[in-house]
Amino acid sequence: MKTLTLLGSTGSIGRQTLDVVRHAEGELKIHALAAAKNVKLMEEQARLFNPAVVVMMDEGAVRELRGRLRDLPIKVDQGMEGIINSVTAPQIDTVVTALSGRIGLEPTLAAIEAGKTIALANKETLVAGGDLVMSSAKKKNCKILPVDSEHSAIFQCLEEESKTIEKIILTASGGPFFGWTKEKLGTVTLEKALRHPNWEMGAKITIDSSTMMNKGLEVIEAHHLFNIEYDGIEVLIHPQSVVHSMVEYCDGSVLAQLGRPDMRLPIQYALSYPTRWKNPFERLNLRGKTLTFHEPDFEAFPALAMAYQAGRQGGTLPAVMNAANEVAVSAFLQKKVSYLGIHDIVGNVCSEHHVLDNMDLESILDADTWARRRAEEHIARLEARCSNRKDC
Ligand SMILES: NC(=O)C1=CN([C@@H]2O[C@H](COP(=O)(O)OP(=O)(O)OC[C@H]3O[C@@H](n4cnc5c(N)ncnc54)[C@H](OP(=O)(O)O)[C@@H]3O)[C@@H](O)[C@H]2O)C=CC1
Ligand SMILES: CC(=O)[C@@H](O)[C@H](O)COP(=O)(O)O
Ligand SMILES: [Mn+2]
Repeated sequence: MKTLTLLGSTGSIGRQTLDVVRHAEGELKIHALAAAKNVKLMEEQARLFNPAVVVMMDEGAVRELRGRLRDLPIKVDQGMEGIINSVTAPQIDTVVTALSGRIGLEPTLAAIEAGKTIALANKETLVAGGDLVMSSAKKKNCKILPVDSEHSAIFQCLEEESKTIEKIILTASGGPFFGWTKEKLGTVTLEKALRHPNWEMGAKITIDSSTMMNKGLEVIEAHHLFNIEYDGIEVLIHPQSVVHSMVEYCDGSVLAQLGRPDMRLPIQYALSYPTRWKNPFERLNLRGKTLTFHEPDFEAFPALAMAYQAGRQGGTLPAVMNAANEVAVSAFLQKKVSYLGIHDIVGNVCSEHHVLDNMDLESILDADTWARRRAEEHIARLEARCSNRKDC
């Protein structure tokens, strides 16, 4: 039996991970659950899965949850210290990282330091600190098993001899605005952008999918996970999200992994690896299905090109791009900036940054803090300009 700490249990990946645990019949046990502030759902999860520890980032949430769980022998911890304790606990072997955003970096590094296996959903961690995370994992001989559907697909298509890989083909749904021109993208509303055609996900990743920044982050994630140069990572639009990604070998043979758009499959594989478990989840039925593939439009969706450039340049630039994007997407979700404003903010912050090659944790966090502040300044400027006009 594997014992888990699940970071981000109240989110989309977190809830689906708990569904996998429920179906895994004695294979998986929960030691700790962590989230930010969703006390109501955390109470339900604690009562169902009986963890030893639950952690809430928010101070008020901790107080409320302690009250709600006072009839149970469950420890309620708080903040980053609580999260770090939950991922380094001697009882656990695996940490599922399903927090949203760069906040996942420090717990992932702490878990690696403590020798835990990482089932990694939280792609922003690898975008911000990929070199550091991968070199720490190598030193500690820790496994980082991908949960992201494309990376799980690639992982499942890998053969022993990785030197014979010629390229990775990352598929992308294209999001709700596939085929739209730059002009038409100017009319996007929050409600439209939150409607992903194939996947039900948290708000931040749903917006990233619509701008194609999600695919950009995934290109950087793939570079680190599979140690492949950017020239060997290709993005292909596949609006049906059935082929989750492909690997092309030096003899021209292409291996692909297919499945329904259901994150429980890659989550379960990261937890069952190196074996596979049966489950009752609905199966893929290809009868009558048409699968299509298209070139991405780098002009209408400049986030993808920006991520390739940030990944290629490396150093602190990917961390800066990621941080600016987190702030800009959050502002869009609060209707403070327009859809196209997201790209302007991220682009401006990236071009103002003096890239450092020093990739220790302190440099990454400093760059992240700087980028968040600059992004906030750009948002304030856009808001001020907008408040003086009627057409914003
Ligand atoms: N959803 C999906 O299908 C996929 C997601 N991913 C990646 O997985 C990660 C999670 O995505 P998703 O599940 O969609 O996101 P959600 O927004 O649905 O969930 C995020 C989770 O993280 C918690 N959280 C957020 N901020 C903090 C914080 N500062 N401290 C502690 N906990 C925090 C939230 O708690 P609370 O609810 O209390 O706010 C929630 O439990 C992302 O990195 C995403 O890119 C990758 C592939 C697919
Ligand atoms: C489910 C998953 O892995 C998401 O990252 C998904 O890939 C998002 O869809 P896009 O291909 O539209 O970015
Ligand atoms: Mn993905």
